[in-house]
Amino acid sequence: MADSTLPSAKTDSSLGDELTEASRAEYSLLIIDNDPAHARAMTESLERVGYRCTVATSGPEGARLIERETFHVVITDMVMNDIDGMKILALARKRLPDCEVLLVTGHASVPIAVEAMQEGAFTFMEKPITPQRLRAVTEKAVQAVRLRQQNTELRQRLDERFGFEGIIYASPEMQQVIDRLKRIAPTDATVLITGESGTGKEMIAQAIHQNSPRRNKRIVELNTRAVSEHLVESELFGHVKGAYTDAVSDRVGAFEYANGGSLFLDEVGDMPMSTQIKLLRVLEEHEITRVGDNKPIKVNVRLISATNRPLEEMVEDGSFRNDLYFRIKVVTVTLPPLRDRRDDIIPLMDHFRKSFLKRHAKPTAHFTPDVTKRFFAYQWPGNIRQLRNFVETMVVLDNDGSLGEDDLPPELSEQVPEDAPSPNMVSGPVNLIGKPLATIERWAIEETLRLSGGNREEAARTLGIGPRTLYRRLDEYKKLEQGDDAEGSEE
Ligand SMILES: Nc1ncnc2c1ncn2[C@@H]1O[C@H](COP(=O)(O)OP(=O)(O)OP(=O)(O)O)[C@@H](O)[C@H]1O
Repeated sequence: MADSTLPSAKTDSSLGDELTEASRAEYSLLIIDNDPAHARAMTESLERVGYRCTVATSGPEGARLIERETFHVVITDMVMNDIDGMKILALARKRLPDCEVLLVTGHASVPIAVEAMQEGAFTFMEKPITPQRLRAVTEKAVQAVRLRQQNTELRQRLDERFGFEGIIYASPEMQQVIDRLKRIAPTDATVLITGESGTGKEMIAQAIHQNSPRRNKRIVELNTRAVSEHLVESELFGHVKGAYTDAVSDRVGAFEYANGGSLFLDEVGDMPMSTQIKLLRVLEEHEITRVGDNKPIKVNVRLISATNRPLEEMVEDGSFRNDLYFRIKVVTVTLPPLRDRRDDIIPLMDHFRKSFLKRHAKPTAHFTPDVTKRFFAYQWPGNIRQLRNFVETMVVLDNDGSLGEDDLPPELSEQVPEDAPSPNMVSGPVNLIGKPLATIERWAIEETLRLSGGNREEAARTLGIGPRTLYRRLDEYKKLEQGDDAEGSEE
């Protein structure tokens, strides 16, 4: 049977309970058939169980309606003059990304219908169609739409919860980043996020989007490095059928798909030169042209880019366009490597420990103090991603409820302790636990001074002490250091 070929994911009985008549009225259906009697019969059959239906008796009329209105399910005849079912499918996929398309076919067009399913049609129904079958298949399509809507809502709720809250940090360096993000996110400014691999650039891009007025629209991600050079343009701007040998149909690119929302362009430094000029033009003119086409399409997209490459140097050596560089870095966010914000290490360890214990259904386990020390002292070349992976490995391997040295990955267990920064070099309150109050005070004063860019008045104000007290302390530290040097030279 034709509709027994429903794709398995979509026939899953978990798609939902039977819809009530009232809930069916929330869904809007478009029926396109150039046989008016057949269109009417299908409409009546569906309206009788509560759906809201609109009828088009030709392909062009159907196409016009898709351009203008929103439908949850489109039921279209396959063979029509001018605009056939395949074209309707392509248009619906482009204009109504949350809609399902059902194709009605005669026996002869079954092979094309199978192809249509590969292009994203929900299923096809072979004529003659009984009202029962029509309703059953439509119901499945509506349930798929409903499930997707529920998932989106759920994700949105989670995203709201995990806007900036999902970003774990305790360091003053990250506090500064977050303060900056809170000012940047609600605007429409183009943002460039820089930082080594694994520092959280993608996470920050998501947080910017989720805290922006565009949060109810998509954020579309495109990793320039992951796409082969000759496909970057098609991925960004889309293409029309025939643009390449493989371009068997029109395709929407990331810019169009992100319309109204944000586009996260990861590894922007890897973009081929020829695409850079095109991207620049899109950012200047706010319109794209699909590859193989010459019709400009208006787009309204906020661009968030990220790179771990030194763009400034690339501009100097000519491998990245200067004008594009200035366009994409209207606002920059620099994520420091983890080794430069060690105060984040312990909160991150704790966060990932809890999350992986839960994910792997393991009983509670804690890090031993030795392990914490090793984590704290490690250089983290792979940054937070590496820390996350190490914690996961340890949680998985642990069999005694204690995340100890026996669970450490080789990079950490083989770490020569001398390699580790000495506690005095490690900035951070954790390392000060158990130290005399005078040492803690010195750390606080020096750290505040560093954060205020050496401005003593500001540092004193932040610390809530008089400037003279601050000068006195700094003098004392200087004398202490000179004393240390003198002792050293006497030896
Ligand atoms: N502050 C943070 N709090 C919690 N998780 C974080 C934080 N920063 C990064 N992560 C997690 O670390 C991992 C790596 O982060 P992400 O993919 O955002 O890094 P990236 O800088 O985009 O890496 P790349 O340059 O390799 O693409 C992800 O699993 C992310 O969720």
